[in-house]
Amino acid sequence: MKAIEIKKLKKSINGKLILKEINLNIYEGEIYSLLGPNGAGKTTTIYTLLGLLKKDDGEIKIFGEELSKKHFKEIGVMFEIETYNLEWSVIDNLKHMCYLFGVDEHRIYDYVEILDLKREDFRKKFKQLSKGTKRKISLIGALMHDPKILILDEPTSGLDPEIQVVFKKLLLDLKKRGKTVLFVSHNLYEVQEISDRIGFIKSGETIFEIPVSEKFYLVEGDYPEFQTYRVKNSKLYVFDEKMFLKIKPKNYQMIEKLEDLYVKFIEGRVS
Ligand SMILES: Nc1ncnc2c1ncn2[C@@H]1O[C@H](COP(=O)(O)OP(=O)(O)OP(=O)(O)O)[C@@H](O)[C@H]1O
Repeated sequence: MKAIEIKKLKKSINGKLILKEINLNIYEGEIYSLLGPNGAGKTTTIYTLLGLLKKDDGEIKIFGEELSKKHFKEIGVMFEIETYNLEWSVIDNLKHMCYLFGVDEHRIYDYVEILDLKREDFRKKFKQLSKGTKRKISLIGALMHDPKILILDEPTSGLDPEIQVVFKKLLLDLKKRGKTVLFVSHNLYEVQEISDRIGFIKSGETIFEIPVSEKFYLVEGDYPEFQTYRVKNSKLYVFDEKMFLKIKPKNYQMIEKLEDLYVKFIEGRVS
């Protein structure tokens, strides 16, 4: 079942078309990474998906149903910007979240160990925490109500690798428990090893959605029997975890690694 489905989503802000056509299919229980260069529209997609921005057109479905207030408790979000009160203590911020979501306060400490946090951090003012600890607390806030879907917008951007490792471990743990994770990033290398699939957007358009696979091979000819993925103006053929990209009729491009495909689109060598 699809946990999140976005079809032909359009959004303009101040007369500027930001999302031209976003299509995303995120299946229950997978870690899906939404990638794209700076300004591609990733955050705008997330805000619109959550109903924080009103869509102009298109469909947004959560577990097969039109997005509504009832989904509030099914989704946990960690925004790119800190949304906590800087002057309040960490514990007061998290208690406030417990109140909003109607959850027991003991849940605040569920992830202390896996996130390698210290109890004394909870008594500090939010503004006194290091950037990495702030991110960890924000993640606790997103998880306390035990949501089915976790959305993370650039959660570890600018942090040291140790925190990235801690976050990855936690995400894999959540996946084991059947949770769905939507991880927004502009860095393929950060997400590649934990993602089941990636979606790539650029200039407000979905370019492709593909499973993460190590090997890409060039194969001549047309192969309608293979599984195909729509890649803008082209097709990606997949057979037995091997992938190759058809650029034009009778013109196939050798793609050895997912990185190569990604870089081609980032650099505009394929459009
Ligand atoms: N409120 C706004 N008013 C005008 N333009 C906006 C507004 N919000 C976003 N934009 C523009 O929309 C485009 C997409 O922005 P968005 O933040 O969604 O991209 P992004 O892919 O998340 O980028 P990044 O990786 O840098 O966070 C950018 O060109 C941005 O300048």
